[in-house]
Amino acid sequence: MSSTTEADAESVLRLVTPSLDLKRHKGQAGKIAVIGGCREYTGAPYFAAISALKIVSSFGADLSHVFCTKDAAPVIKSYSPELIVHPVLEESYTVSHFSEEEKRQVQERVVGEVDKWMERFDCLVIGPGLGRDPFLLECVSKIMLLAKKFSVPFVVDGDGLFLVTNSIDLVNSYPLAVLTPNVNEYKRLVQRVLNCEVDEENAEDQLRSLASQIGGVTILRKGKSDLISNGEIVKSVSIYGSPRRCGGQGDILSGSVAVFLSWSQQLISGHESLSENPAILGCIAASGLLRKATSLAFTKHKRSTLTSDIIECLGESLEDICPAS
Ligand SMILES: NC(=O)C1=CN([C@@H]2O[C@H](COP(=O)(O)OP(=O)(O)OC[C@H]3O[C@@H](n4cnc5c(N)ncnc54)[C@H](OP(=O)(O)O)[C@@H]3O)[C@@H](O)[C@H]2O)[C@@H](O)CC1
Ligand SMILES: Nc1ncnc2c1ncn2[C@@H]1O[C@H](COP(=O)(O)OP(=O)(O)OP(=O)(O)O)[C@@H](O)[C@H]1O
Ligand SMILES: [Mg+2]
Repeated sequence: MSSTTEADAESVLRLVTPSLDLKRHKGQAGKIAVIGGCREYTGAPYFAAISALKIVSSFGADLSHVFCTKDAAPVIKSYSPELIVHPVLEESYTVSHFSEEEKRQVQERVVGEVDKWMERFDCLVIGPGLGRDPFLLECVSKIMLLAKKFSVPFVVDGDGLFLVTNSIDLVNSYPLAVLTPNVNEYKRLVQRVLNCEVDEENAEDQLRSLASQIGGVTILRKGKSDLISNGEIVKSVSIYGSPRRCGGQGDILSGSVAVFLSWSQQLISGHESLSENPAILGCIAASGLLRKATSLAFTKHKRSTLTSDIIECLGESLEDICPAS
């Protein structure tokens, strides 16, 4: 039987958000990297990375990186000089005239570029605006293996979910993986892993089975209520957001989950008495904050609310819940 409980997202936000500390230095409140951005999509990785940066920088210390293709990099840099952008990913068209051996060397170089930084990251966001190019996705599979080797948590979203749905072993039984599917991405995951269709009548039980079947990864199923499960418990976040859906809201969420997951991990590793699951706490906090910010942005901008307006409201919404002083 289903036993979902509505999470107290504001209490979780207050629990996991670190207090402002003037002694912190740059990068100490979190170093996040987004793997995404290709010829078609530059908005999604920007939204994820800048959201992460806005949240961590509200605590005085910050770093947010983007690893994308060469075409996407100047565009993303031009949106914000604050992001650290690495133009390292390659798509099939750039290697189409290469031999198999040369292609292997390109992949090795791409993975090597990420490897140099991997140990410094608190969390990755894999997938916003990644596209579905097979050569690029093969490199990203190797980046996921590398993250697992260093026990770096990762949030898989957008086209990262397309990759993972077709190669579930990439995340299977990795407790530091969080999947954030939207309605289409969830449908594909259920079909592939559970071999059936989405069952709205038993949504919580089905989500729990899905997470359990993937070895206890955490899944945040986005929708009217966000449902979160690690295969054992199911939590929901239903705070009112807004009636407006704009492309990019999910990207804000994936960047935010990365920050709150790393903060939750830090908190729990310093307090043996806390038995909560950091991935679940990270999802609850991120979902709660996004919904608050969406509601505030809608109050200000009504029907013309855009993703960038919601991002502008992240700081104020967090401040309302966890005042800096
Ligand atoms: N401003 C930006 O830069 C933003 C960019 N964004 C980025 O867009 C990417 C896709 O994300 P999304 O949310 O549109 O995907 P989703 O709901 O699964 O699919 C919707 C429909 O489209 C189709 N389809 C998708 N890709 C396809 C492909 N390559 N080739 C063919 N079909 C494809 C898909 O078909 P199906 O998978 O069902 O076959 C379904 O019918 C992802 O990287 C995301 O991060 C967003 O974050 C928003 C802001
Ligand atoms: N019907 C809904 N009612 C209220 N909130 C919703 C609804 N659907 C989605 N949301 C919220 O909007 C946020 C983004 O979810 P959405 O399903 O739009 O993601 P997405 O399709 O991946 O977005 P993106 O355009 O960034 O790829 C989530 O926090 C989710 O809770
Ligand atoms: Mg999305």
